[in-house]
Amino acid sequence: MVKICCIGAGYVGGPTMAVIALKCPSVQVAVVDIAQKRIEAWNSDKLPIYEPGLDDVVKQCRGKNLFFSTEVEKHVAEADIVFVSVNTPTKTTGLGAGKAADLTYWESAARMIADVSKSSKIVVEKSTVPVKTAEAIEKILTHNSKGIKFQILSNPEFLAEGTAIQDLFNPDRVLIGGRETPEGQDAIKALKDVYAQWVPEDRILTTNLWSAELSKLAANAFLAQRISSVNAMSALCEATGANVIEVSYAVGKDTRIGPKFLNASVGFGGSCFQKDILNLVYICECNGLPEVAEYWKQVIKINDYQKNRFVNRVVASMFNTVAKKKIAILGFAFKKDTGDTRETPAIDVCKGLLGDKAELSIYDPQVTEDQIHKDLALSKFDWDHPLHLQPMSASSSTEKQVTVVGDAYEAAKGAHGLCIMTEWDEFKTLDYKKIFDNMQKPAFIFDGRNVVNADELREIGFIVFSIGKPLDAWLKDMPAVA
Ligand SMILES: NC(=O)c1ccc[n+]([C@@H]2O[C@H](COP(=O)([O-])OP(=O)(O)OC[C@H]3O[C@@H](n4cnc5c(N)ncnc54)[C@H](O)[C@@H]3O)[C@@H](O)[C@H]2O)c1
Ligand SMILES: O=c1ccn([C@@H]2O[C@H](COP(=O)(O)OP(=O)(O)O[C@H]3O[C@H](CO)[C@@H](O)[C@H](O)[C@H]3O)[C@@H](O)[C@H]2O)c(=O)[nH]1
Repeated sequence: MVKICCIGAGYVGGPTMAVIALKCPSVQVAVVDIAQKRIEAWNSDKLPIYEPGLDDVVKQCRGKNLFFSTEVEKHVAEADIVFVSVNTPTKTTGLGAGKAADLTYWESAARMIADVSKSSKIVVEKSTVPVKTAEAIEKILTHNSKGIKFQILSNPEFLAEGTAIQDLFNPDRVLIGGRETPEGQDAIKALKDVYAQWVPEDRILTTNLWSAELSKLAANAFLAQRISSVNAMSALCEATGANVIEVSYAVGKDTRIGPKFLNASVGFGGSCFQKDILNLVYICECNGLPEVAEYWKQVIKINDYQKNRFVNRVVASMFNTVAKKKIAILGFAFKKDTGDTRETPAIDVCKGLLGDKAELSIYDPQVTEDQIHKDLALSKFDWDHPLHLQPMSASSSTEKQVTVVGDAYEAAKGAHGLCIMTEWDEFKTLDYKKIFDNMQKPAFIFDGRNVVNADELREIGFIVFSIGKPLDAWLKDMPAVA
């Protein structure tokens, strides 16, 4: 029986391994982590992450061929294939701070693998890493290996949160990069055999190591670039009276461009896009390619601009101050169908409004009160560390300005304005008349996800701002940007 161990029981390790276990009953899968609480949650009825379909998959295999454990070394020692899916945060200090990937967790995992291994292993990079990381990992493993053979593969993960199970069941492609030696090719084949249990052969791509590592960063850069492109257009739409929904539909109809990933928004969030592009920018700079670095940096700059622009719209519309005004925040997760808040644009928007002394009442169907307070207190990039190693710096003044409530109506009660930060389906069907009746007047809605019908809301009496759509008369001639 092939034994797989995955180091890191997070958003990637958990769902990916659960699907491998489901699709490959003859493979034994152990997912290990240093975060005890996370492992306890994986072994409980309330999994540590919310992902549609995940509960079902886990229930089918847990205790049969899928195990979650804190016995990291034991399971690594027993495994034939070791996936490494640990955090790869952006460095906050030292060389490359603010851009380069921090490989501390990866390096410690590699050293531990070398330490405890008594048999040959395939080590698979599942985390997103800078190009050439495999070379560094290979050196760590071979210099510490006591004669044991390791083959390194790059097998980046392309799942998106909220659709992870669907993406894993039916991936556009599985990418496996390895050494172009006979041993490297054997390792590629061994991993390919695992995926081939359910992924059609023509969707399993094999490449050299560096192509696989770089393809992951490139794919995220291309995806994020589409969003920044449509968001840049949204600002121009607001300035000219064009409607970004119509523009992106017309643009996406071109089969060379395609319709996906062209939704204008308050900005992209999530644990990957910003981090991976910063990492790409750093790699370009290190390789003497400043123009290429500058090109990709713009994707982040437009994303920051879009979030600032949104805050400025809110403040400018409400007589240039939100001090002591209650603002309802609907949605805090970085997208719908996940409870994940990593790099959610809601954090930047809330921080911007808090900076202008607003009082926030926040509702999200999947994000806990604790998480929201923690997110608003954490410094940039500090979220991407194992839970017990995250710095805690809760600011009491922020806590006083923020309440977290159990539904949208409560959030909006007595509020001057309402900001939609996540496209949860339930926000499309709220009783906005009831919300209007309970708000201060004039009552404002700022739709950062284009989920509400602005015309209907205007009929109720709201002043409405929707990203990239023709402006309400109230908002014309007001400054849109800093
Ligand atoms: N979240 C996504 O949608 C996604 C998609 C594709 C790729 N990725 C990449 O995958 C990697 C993991 O992302 P994630 O979202 O799963 O992160 P995560 O924070 O949810 O999970 C990482 C886990 O690794 C554990 N860990 C860290 N060091 C460890 C060690 N030495 N031994 C054992 N466990 C250790 C942490 O405790 C944590 O539970 C990152 O490189 C990320 O960029 C993420
Ligand atoms: O048209 C769009 C599409 C997305 N978004 C936003 O972009 C962010 C990222 O969304 P999405 O890509 O769907 O979610 P992630 O889970 O971050 O997945 C991305 O990042 C993962 C981690 O690397 C990759 O594996 C996935 O392929 C890649 O889609 C979210 O805030 C979305 O709201 C938009 O604003 N407009």
